[in-house]
This record gives sequence, structure tokens and C-alpha cells, in this order.
Amino acid sequence: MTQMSKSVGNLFGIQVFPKRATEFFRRIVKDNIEKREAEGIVRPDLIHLLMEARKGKLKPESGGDNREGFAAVEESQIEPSRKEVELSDEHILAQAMLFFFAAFDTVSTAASFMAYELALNPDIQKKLQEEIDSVKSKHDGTIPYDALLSMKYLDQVVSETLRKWPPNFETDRLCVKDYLIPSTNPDEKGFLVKKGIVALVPMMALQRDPQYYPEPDRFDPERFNDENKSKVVPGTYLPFGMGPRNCIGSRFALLEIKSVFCHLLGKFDITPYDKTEIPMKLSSKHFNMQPEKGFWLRFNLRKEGSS
Ligand code: HEM
Repeated sequence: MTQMSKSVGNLFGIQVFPKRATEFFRRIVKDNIEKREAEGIVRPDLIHLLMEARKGKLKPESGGDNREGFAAVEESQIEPSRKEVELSDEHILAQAMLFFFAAFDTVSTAASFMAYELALNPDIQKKLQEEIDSVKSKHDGTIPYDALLSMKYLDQVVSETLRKWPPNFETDRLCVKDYLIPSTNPDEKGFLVKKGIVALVPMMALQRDPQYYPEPDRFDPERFNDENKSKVVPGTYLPFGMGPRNCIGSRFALLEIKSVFCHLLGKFDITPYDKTEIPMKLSSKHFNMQPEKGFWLRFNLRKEGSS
């Protein structure tokens, strides 16, 4: 559908993003680049990195923290291309817009589904609040970075949210050369994936397949406890995709969601009420994951144990 919609969009001159939004971003990014260049301003952000890359001054980083969570994706081991690419203002604009749209909607969608599941599963919410309260009580009511990354149950709940409700429910890959997938059955031929074909990878279908996740519609963070997470079949859990073009923001996304819920659940109990749709029906009118009737939940100030 996404591939088809791109060509249909091109045919009829339909834009992926509204023209006004594109113009708004174009002006902000262009003015920003011009001002920084004219006044020698340096800010530690994406635009600065892209401006440095344009001058050939950017070096790939190595290392990093690998405690961010079960769902975080590995950085690709493939050497970055040495090919010289000329980065125009238009390329920088496209990257800035991609980061904005890829980062904003996905995180808010994941957080909304997590709030919904916690409201429907008060035992899980209570267990998570106990973990949050315990960490806060050890750190004068705060949650430092290292403590956040060490919170196992929080990581289980986030991982299970991204399994049951992956904000990007599919991704795709363009096949650049003929590739024969060998058959596992000696009586059958393999399957030839032809060059030029776009293969869709249905994350949502894989992550709700009872063969890999028994009772897939049940929200169960225990699927990702220390004992069970090693049993997850490789390639069946892909909320951030896989391979060299996997999500560049997975660690940041997990950090955002985790810190938001530490603050929220420290202060509030999340509950359903009469407008909450149970079970939820997903909207068929949107390309991203959205409930048909929106998210309706109550946030009640916690009476005890809060800080
Ligand atoms: C819960 C939040 C998020 C989810 C579920 C998510 C998921 C994904 C997925 C599935 C892909 C495609 C990967 C593939 O095809 O293998 C992707 C790509 C991407 N994501 Fe995310 N993402 C999230 C948050 C973010 C954030 C916070 C950022 C930026 C700070 C970001 C930036 C990107 C970019 C730039 C790409 C394109 C990478 C490329 O084409 O090389 N995402 N994301």
C-alpha cells in the first residue's frame, strides 16, 4: 500500500506531507543554515551534523551504551559508504523533516498504547509503579539515567507494548539483485525474489503470530523477562526494523518513553472509563496505528506511594 500510494501520489501530484508544512520546514531549515553559516553559530544538533557532513568533517562514531533495552536495535556493522555525496540544502531539509516525522508520531503512538494497556491491566501498572517508587526512593525522588536503564520491569512493559502495538506495523526493502531463498523441503523449489521487487516485512503480523507469541492478544510483559527474552525467535520481533536501515532513533525513543512513564506513573494512576473503547478497534483510515475512536483514559492523582 505504501509503495502503491507513493506512485499514485506522484501520478496525481499528491504530496506525502502537506505543502504548507513542507514550506514551513523549508523556511526554518534554510534560515537556520544561513544564520549559522553567517555568524559561525554551533549548536549540538542534527543540522550541525549535516552541515559538518557537507564539509566532509563528520567521522562515524563507534561504541555506545548497550543497556537501553531489549527492543533497541544493533547498529549496522556495515562500513559507512566512502562515496562522496553532495549534500544540498534540500537534502538537509529532507533529513530534518524525516527525523521530525519519524521521531514524533512513533513515540507518541507507542506511549499512548502503553497507557491504554496499563489502564486495562491494573496489576501490571501497580507492579511498574512499585519499581518506579523503589528506584525514586533510592535517589531522592529522582530517576538518574543509569537507574532508568536498570529498570527491568519497565523495559519488559515497553518491549511488550512495542510487540503488541508496533507504531510502524510494516517496513519494506527493494530487492537489488535476484535472490533465491532455498527451500527447506527437498521436494520443492526455492523461491526466487526478483530484482526490482519491493518486499514488505509485516512486523505487526509476525509479532502477533501465535506460533511465536502464544495468546498474542494478551498483554504480557513476562514474555520479556530474563528467562523468556532469550527464547524470542530471531526475526520475529522487529519494532525498530532490522539491518543497515534499522531505526536510528531506537535508543532515544526508548529513553523518552521510559522517562515519561516514570514521571506519569509516579504521580498518577491511569484508568479506563466509559468512553474507553474495549477491545480497541484500529482505524482503517490512517496509514499509522491509531484507534478508531481515539485514546480515552483517566489520570487520577495517586493517593499513596507517590513522590
Ligand atoms: C517508538 C518509537 C519508534 C519506532 C517504533 C520506530 C520505528 C522505526 C522503523 C520500523 C523504522 C524502519 C526500519 C527498517 O526498515 O528496518 C524506522 C526508521 C527510522 N527511524 Fe524510527 N522509530 C521510532 C522512533 C524514532 C526516533 C525517536 C527517531 C529519531 C530521533 C527515529 C528516526 C528514524 C529514522 C531517521 C529512520 C530511517 C532510517 C533509515 O532509513 O536509515 N525513529 N523507525
